[in-house]
Amino acid sequence: MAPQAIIAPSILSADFAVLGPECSKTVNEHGADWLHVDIMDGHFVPNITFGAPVVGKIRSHVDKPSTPHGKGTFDCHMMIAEPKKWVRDFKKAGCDLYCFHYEAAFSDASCSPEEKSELKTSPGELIRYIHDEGLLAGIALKPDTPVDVLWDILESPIEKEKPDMVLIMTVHPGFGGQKFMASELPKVAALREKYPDLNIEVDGGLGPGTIDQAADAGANVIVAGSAVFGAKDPGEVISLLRKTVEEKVCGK
Ligand SMILES: O=C(CO)[C@H](O)[C@H](O)COP(=O)(O)O
Repeated sequence: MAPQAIIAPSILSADFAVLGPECSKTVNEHGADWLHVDIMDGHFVPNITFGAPVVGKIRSHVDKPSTPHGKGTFDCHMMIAEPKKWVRDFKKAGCDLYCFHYEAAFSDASCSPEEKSELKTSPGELIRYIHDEGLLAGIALKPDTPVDVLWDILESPIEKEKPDMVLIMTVHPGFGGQKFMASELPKVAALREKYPDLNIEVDGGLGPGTIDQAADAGANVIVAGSAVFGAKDPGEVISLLRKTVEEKVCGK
């Protein structure tokens, strides 16, 4: 089955003073499919956003998805050093898809020795843990990480250790409003060639000026922050992004 076009505005560019209503409007009025929720800890990336309590509050403004990938899915992009540690808290808060960074799956920099042995994990084990908690699992790659690290993970003989989505960063993570890195698109194309059905998300610098390149490479889950929240008509931008992906990736 061809992948679906999924437009996931990044709420990093929303007005944080009225985050709940902004999220609800983005899904219910402007037609977004998912909401992309950027969690930054000041360690893994040089910026801090917010944690599970805030996600719990904004979740209550948006209807829960009726299917695993349905409208209103909270796609939490965990730009944090210890991804395993926070799975349960984010589940309780209403996260639907927990997307951790490959580069952080082995990281335990700020743990005590006891915590280190408990939290240290491999990407496959972490994906299984996320699935066992009842969440969808995503794995993200920073621009400097080669796509080759994913082949063994995607070919795992253990179904529960395979991700539901791969996120290819098209900026260095940490801030919204950066310039799109077209140099990352060969990773998307390589993934799409091998996996016609995989959810492949791109994040960073996406908007009307860059969507053609991303869709030509095969991305079907599009994160856009400033292009959506900075637009006069966010609904129009979301529709344009979706139409481009439908035409170029979904064969509609
Ligand atoms: O993960 C992110 C930054 O680390 C953001 O989701 C991303 O950059 C979106 O912002 P914009 O569309 O403005 O580039």
